[in-house]
Amino acid sequence: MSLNRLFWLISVALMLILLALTARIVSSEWGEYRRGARSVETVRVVQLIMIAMEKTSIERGPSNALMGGEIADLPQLSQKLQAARAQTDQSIAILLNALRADADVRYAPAIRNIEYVKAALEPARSNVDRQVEVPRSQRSSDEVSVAVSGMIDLIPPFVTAVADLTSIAIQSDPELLDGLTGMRVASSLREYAGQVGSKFTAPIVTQRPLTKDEVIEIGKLYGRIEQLRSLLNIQMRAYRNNPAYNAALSDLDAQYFGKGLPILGQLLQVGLISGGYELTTAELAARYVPPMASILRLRDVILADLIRDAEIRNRHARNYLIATVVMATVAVIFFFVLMYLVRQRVLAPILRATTLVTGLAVDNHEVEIPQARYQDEIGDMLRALQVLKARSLERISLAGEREMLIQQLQVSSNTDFLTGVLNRRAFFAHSEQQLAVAQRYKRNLALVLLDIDHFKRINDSYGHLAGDSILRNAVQLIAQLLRKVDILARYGGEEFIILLPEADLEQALVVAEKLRATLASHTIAAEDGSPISITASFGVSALVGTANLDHMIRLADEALYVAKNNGRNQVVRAS
Ligand SMILES: Nc1nc2c(ncn2[C@@H]2O[C@H](COP(=O)(O)OP(=O)(O)OP(=O)(O)O)[C@@H](O)[C@H]2O)c(=O)[nH]1
Repeated sequence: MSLNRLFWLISVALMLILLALTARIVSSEWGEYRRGARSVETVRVVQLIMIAMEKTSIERGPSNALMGGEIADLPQLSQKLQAARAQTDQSIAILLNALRADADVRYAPAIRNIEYVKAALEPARSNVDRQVEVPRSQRSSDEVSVAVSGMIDLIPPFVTAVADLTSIAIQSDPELLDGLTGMRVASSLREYAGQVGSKFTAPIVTQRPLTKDEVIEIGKLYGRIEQLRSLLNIQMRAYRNNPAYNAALSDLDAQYFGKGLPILGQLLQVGLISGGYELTTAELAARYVPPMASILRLRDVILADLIRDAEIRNRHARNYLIATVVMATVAVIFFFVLMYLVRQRVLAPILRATTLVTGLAVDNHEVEIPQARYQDEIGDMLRALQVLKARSLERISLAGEREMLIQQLQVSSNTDFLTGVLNRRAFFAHSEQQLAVAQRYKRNLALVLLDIDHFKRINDSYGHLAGDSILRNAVQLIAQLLRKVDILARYGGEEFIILLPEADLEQALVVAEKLRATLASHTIAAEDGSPISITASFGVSALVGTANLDHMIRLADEALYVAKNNGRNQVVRAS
C-alpha cells in the first residue's frame, strides 16, 4: 500500500474514532445537563403540587369555621371561604397547566390524580355548603364529620402526585433525595396538623365530648406528627449546618409545637371529659392556623435551598457541557491542523523526494526539487537532494566531457597534427583491414607513395611556416581527387601514402598521374603573396598474391626512388 493511501486511511480512522469519542462525551454531558434541567423543572412542579395541596388544606379552615359558626358570623366567614376556594381553584389550575405543558409522559399519573382532586372538590364543597345551610342547632355531628372528611380526603391524591414527581426528580438528580424527603415530611406534617385540628370541628360545632373513635384518630394523628417531627431532626442531617433551615426548625418548635399543638392538647382534655370547649371553630382556626404557618416556612426553606442547589448543579453541568464542546471542537480542529501539517511538511516532501530519488537513479533531472522552507529534518533532506541533483548533473556533464575528450584524443592520436590526414600508425591500422578484405575476397588493392620534390629548397627559400602551408595545401588538393574509400596518410615529412581499395595497378597509375598533374599545375601562395609551384614524384604498386602491406610499400618506395632518380615530377610503376 502506498504511503499516501496509508496516511489517508489512518487519518480517516483516527478522525472517526475522535468524532465517536467526542460525540460520546458530548452526548453524555448533554444528558447530564438535560437531566439537571429536568429535575429543576420537576421540583418546581412538586412545589406547585404542594402549594395546591396547601391551599386545599387551608380551605378546610373557613369550611370548618363556617360549619361551626354562628349565623351572625356567616357573611364574613362565607366571604373567607369563597376567597379560599378561589385560591384553591387557581392553584390547581396553575398546577394542571404546568403538568400538561410538560410533555413528560411520566407526569400522566400525577395529572390523573390532580384531575381527580379537581373533580372531587365539587361534591366535597357541596357537603360543606349543605351543612352551612342547616341551622347550627340542627346540624348532625356525623354529617359535619363526613363533610370535614370529604375535604380531608382530597389530600391523598396530592400526596401520591408528590411521591410520583419526587421519584422522577430523584431519578434525574439523586442529590435531591434529602431535600425532597424533607419537603414531603414538612408537607405531611402540615397536612396531619390540619387534620388533627379538623377532628375537633364536629365536637366543637355540637359542643359535645369526643367520641372514642375520635380520640383514637386524634391519638394516631399525634403519633404521626411526632414521627414526622423526629424525621425532620434525623433525616435532615445534611441540613444541620444550614442556618436558614435551623432557624426555620427552631421557629417550628416554638410556633407549632410550642403554641399550636398545646391548644389542641387543652381541647383534648376538655373533649375527654365534658365537651364544653368554650370556643367556636372559627376561634379555633384563628388560634391554631397561624402557628401552622411555621411548618410551611420550614418547607419553603427546604424547597428554596433545593431549587438553588439543583440550579447550581445544572449551571455547572451546562458550563461543563460548553467546556466539553469547546475542547472537543479544539481537539477536532487541532487534529485537522496536525494532519494537514504532517501531510504538507512530512508526507508530501517525502513522496516528492521519492519521485526525485527514483528519477535521479535513472538520470532523470526534470523533477523539480521544492525549496526547503523550514529549518527541520525535511528541509535538510530537500537541501541534501538539491546537492545530490547538482552533483548528479555535474557527474553527467563530466562524463560527457570525458567522452568528448576521449574521442578527441582518439582523433588526435590517429591524425597528423599539421595536415589533418591520418598519421602513419593510423594508416597501418586502417590499411591492414582493407588488405585482409582484399586478400580474403581476391579484390584489387593498390598503393601510391608520393614525395614532394625539393621540399628542402622550399623550406629554405620561403621558411618553415610556408613549407607547412604548402604541405596543408598539397593535402587538400590530393584529398579532393580521391574517393571516400581511399586512405590518405602522411607517411613522413613531405612524403604521403595512399591506399586505393578496388583499384588495380593501371587504375592506380591513372590516379597518381592525375594527382601529379594537379599538383604541378597549381601554385600555392607564399606568405608574401608570391606564387609557389610544386611538383611531386610517385611510386605505384599493387597487391599481388599473398604479399603484405610492407611488401607493397617497399615496391612503391623503389618505384618512387626511380622517379626521383629519373628527374622527379613523374609516376613510376613498381616492377
Ligand atoms: N616545412 C616543413 N618542412 C619539412 C617537414 N617535414 C620535413 N620537412 C623538410 O623537408 C625536407 C626534405 O628534404 P629532403 O629529404 O632532402 O628531400 P627534398 O629536398 O624534397 O628533395 P627530394 O626529395 O630529393 O626531391 C627537409 O629539409 C625537412 O626538414 C614539415 O613538416 N614542414
